Amino acid sequence: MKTYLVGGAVRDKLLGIEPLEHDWVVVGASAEEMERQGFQQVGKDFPVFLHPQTQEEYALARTERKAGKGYKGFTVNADRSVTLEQDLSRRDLTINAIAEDPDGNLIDPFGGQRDIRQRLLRHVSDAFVEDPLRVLRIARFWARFAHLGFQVADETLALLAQMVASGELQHLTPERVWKEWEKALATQAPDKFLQLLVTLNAEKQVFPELQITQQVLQHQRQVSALTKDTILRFASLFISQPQRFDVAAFCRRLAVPNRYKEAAQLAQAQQVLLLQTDTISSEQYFNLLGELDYWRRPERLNQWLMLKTALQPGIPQQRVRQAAATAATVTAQELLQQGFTGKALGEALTRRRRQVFLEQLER
Ligand SMILES: Nc1ccn([C@@H]2O[C@H](COP(=O)(O)OP(=O)(O)OP(=O)(O)O)[C@@H](O)[C@H]2O)c(=O)n1
Ligand SMILES: [Mg+2]
Repeated sequence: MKTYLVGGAVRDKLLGIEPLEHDWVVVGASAEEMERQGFQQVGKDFPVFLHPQTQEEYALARTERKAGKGYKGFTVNADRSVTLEQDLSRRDLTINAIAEDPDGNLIDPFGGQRDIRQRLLRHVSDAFVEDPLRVLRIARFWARFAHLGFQVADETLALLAQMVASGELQHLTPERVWKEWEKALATQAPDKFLQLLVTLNAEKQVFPELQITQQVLQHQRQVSALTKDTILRFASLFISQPQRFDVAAFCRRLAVPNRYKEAAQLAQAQQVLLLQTDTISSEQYFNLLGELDYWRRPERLNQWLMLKTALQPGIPQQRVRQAAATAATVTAQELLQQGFTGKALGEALTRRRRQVFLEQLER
């Protein structure tokens, strides 16, 4: 039995990047042998194990063939005769198909090192087309490595277009689509992920409701330049969707988590003010606090200010935050003690807060 480091860790080391995780491939072993050594099987459909100490993933070398439609439609062979090269040949990109043995020797049958030097995302073999998720993966890798000069190889681009044309992307589960998208949002250039999908016409199959215009891509770039927060990066895509666009339905369909959905709804609901190029008045800022439900959900002001600053640097972020925080110190409690009740209490609270807010902001 022999163990090799594979995939992203080898690639990242060659790129001079600290690897995020280590994936290993094991040649010449059986599932029983792995379990006897204390490894725990995690994959139901794939022979993947967790190391008893490091918890890193160890996969038996395997071959895969597509047998039917969808994610489950694979037949996997992981018997001990499967070679390292066979395992590497079923992988997506040449730069992801390099193995490193325990002595540090690289096994690179598909020219992964050459493609790292040439900055090319190139598929390993024609079997690439068997997994439609790879269209999203390649878009994500481009978003991740474009700043290092990487491009998608022409022949790979042609293959991706063919995969899109087959209509297979419609069979991807929402969970898998969202997982790739969320990872793409954490890359250097999330706009590149969307841009490649649009170039390939793939977005029509994975999220047809979303309009990905030049303005949307611009907002994605501006917000991504300001923050690594994937929630705000996601939200930025909704600043210029049409008002009739149903954010909640969209997020439900794609199984997007609530914290993303709520930020996206905020962006859409606030599009007039976010896109306003005139200076925002103190009154407008105060009304904004009510619209954001700031008094109960103060973090939403930060989200708004980040989005706005990305689109229009130089707004008085700090002063608005300070003034809002001071206004929030006015409580219903003290007004109750002054004798306000019922409707009058609510009105007095708003009046007092408004007064304090405007004073603070205009000081
Ligand atoms: N649809 C897929 C998923 C994975 N792989 C292979 O499995 C490896 C590990 O997958 P994953 O951890 O998803 O990607 P990494 O390349 O390791 O990137 P990351 O740094 O994001 O983990 C990849 O390098 C690639 O060789 C593949 O060929 N096709
Ligand atoms: Mg990995």
